[in-house]
Amino acid sequence: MLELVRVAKTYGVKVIFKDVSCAFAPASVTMLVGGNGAGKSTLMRIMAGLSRPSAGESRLAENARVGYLGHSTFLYPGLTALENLNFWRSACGLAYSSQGLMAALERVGLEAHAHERAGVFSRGMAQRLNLARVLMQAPNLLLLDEPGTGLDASSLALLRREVLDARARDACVILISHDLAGDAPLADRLLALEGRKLAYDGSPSGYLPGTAVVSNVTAASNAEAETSDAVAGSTSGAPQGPENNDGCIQNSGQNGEAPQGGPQCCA
Ligand SMILES: Nc1ncnc2c1ncn2[C@@H]1O[C@H](COP(=O)(O)OP(=O)(O)OP(=O)(O)O)[C@@H](O)[C@H]1O
Repeated sequence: MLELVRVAKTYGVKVIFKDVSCAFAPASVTMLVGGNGAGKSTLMRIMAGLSRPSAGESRLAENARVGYLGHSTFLYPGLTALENLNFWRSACGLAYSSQGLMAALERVGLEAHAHERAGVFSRGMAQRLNLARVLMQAPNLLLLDEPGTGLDASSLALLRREVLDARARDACVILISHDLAGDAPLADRLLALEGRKLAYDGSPSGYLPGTAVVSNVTAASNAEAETSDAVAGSTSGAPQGPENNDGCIQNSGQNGEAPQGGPQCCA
């Protein structure tokens, strides 16, 4: 579904990470962890085609429908919950009836708030609506950047159910989270970004936070990452979507190519 080949990201002379290589299969849940500033969101934006790698390639399967839930909700505060979903339905060319949109709200427990303006929603409610927006696009590559932010216990349970349901529908789910105890049990695999490299790629149960236990990652690639202070600024592959943008891409092509015309469904 998605393959990263020696992906690096630098800002000026600052190396965020380098030499990140891994492949993601359908019907899987991968948890991506690392300390604040380790580069998790940056890497996920590259996966979503919203940021260019400084080196290496991010290759999406031809049939990939990317659903990306980032830090911005991209909800319109002046529109109701239902109107927000209707806007994204229209923007993404989705065939939902008004009953279908209500069902999308019910899915995240917001049906009673369908006609309230998103601008008055609490953070957790806004995050639920954001989740509904992403899920209604039926992505088969679901990229979730700290989706539990602001969610109460029942919303977290709902979110985790959706993650497992997505895997059961053969979707590939990649989840950034700091909640190792709560989210690792969902995952088949855990990746840790530490020390500007992919320090761990293996089973969640084998991961010891902060110790950079190396599993599938080769010692050679780690050693190389450690000794480098800078990465050549060349970009591999065609230009991708805009930096610092969130969204959903229906189909982003192969071999790191840009989605046609940028993200087709921005959110
Ligand atoms: N546009 C940018 N220009 C310069 N530096 C940036 C830019 N975007 C991100 N960074 C830097 O890249 C590093 C990684 O940021 P990123 O948001 O990916 O980290 P993170 O692992 O997701 O952190 P957190 O757990 O705090 O969310 C940080 O040091 C950040 O300051």
